[in-house]
Amino acid sequence: MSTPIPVIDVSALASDQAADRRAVASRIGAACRDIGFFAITGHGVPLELVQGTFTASQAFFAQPLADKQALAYASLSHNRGYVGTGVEALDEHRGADQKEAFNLIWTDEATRPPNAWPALPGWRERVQAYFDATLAAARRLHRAFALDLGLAEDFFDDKIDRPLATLRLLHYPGSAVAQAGQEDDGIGAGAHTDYGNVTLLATDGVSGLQVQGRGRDEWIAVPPLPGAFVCNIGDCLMRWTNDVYLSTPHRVLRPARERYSIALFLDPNPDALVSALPSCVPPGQAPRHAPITTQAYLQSRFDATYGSKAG
Ligand SMILES: O=C(O)CCC(=O)C(=O)O
Ligand SMILES: [Fe+2]
Repeated sequence: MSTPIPVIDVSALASDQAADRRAVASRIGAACRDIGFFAITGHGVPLELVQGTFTASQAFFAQPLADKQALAYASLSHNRGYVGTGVEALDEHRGADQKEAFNLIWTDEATRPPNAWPALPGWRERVQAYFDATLAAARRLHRAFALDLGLAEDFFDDKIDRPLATLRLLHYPGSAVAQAGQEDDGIGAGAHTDYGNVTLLATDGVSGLQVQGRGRDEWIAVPPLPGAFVCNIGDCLMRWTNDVYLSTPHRVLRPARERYSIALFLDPNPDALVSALPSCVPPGQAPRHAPITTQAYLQSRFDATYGSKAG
């Protein structure tokens, strides 16, 4: 199946030749200005680590509900912990999402609390290694964004060094209705845009993710791309670029077979000021959005998604 989502080999971002880095950056930038989604290969995260993290995710969700609820999101702070099936509604108009999730955060364990870990042998080491590796890949993408936006290559470095980053393991139960070949009008994850700067998504080979370009009607299915991460721009970076980069609505349909995915959300440091980049504001025009800190912006988004139901 062909896909309008470009697949970009980003290995040259590690090159010591500036021209090579620039060439990749402009391919990434073109995707960010158009569909807001692209897939990356050559990202430096070993396939065994990705596969091992899917195995860890399956082991987590296979636990008895009481063990998962012991780490409940509602009992913790700072966007950590387990969210049960039917609790979130990413699209408030469509009802609850048929998925369960487990969140870990970036933490220095001083200014932010430690993560809550399940008591599964070797689990923490493996999943933390995946978090570290995907975060490094997401930071390298920010160097490409900076090059493409005409900024110093390290412009974002000190704005994402204490990030509000979240690693989210996701599990969508299989739908008996979809399995019987009928359309299941339930939703795995309601249509939404992501909140932060960039998301790196690994999927397990079961399709379900769909993307709707801004101003376009149709939903485009994102095929599973083994070994690649699906990347998308979030609302913070869209705002920062004065809407030059696009954060694009996407959703997950209820899959016939159960589906696992793993999302790394890189949202900037809480005190990073998201203020229109001068290179993105046409001469003589005012920026489209007022400056806001990442913390204030994200809080308003989480409040809307969870309402009073988190648990
Ligand atoms: O599971 C997926 O494929 C996408 C999940 C997603 O969009 C999200 O959690 O923000
Ligand atoms: Fe998303």
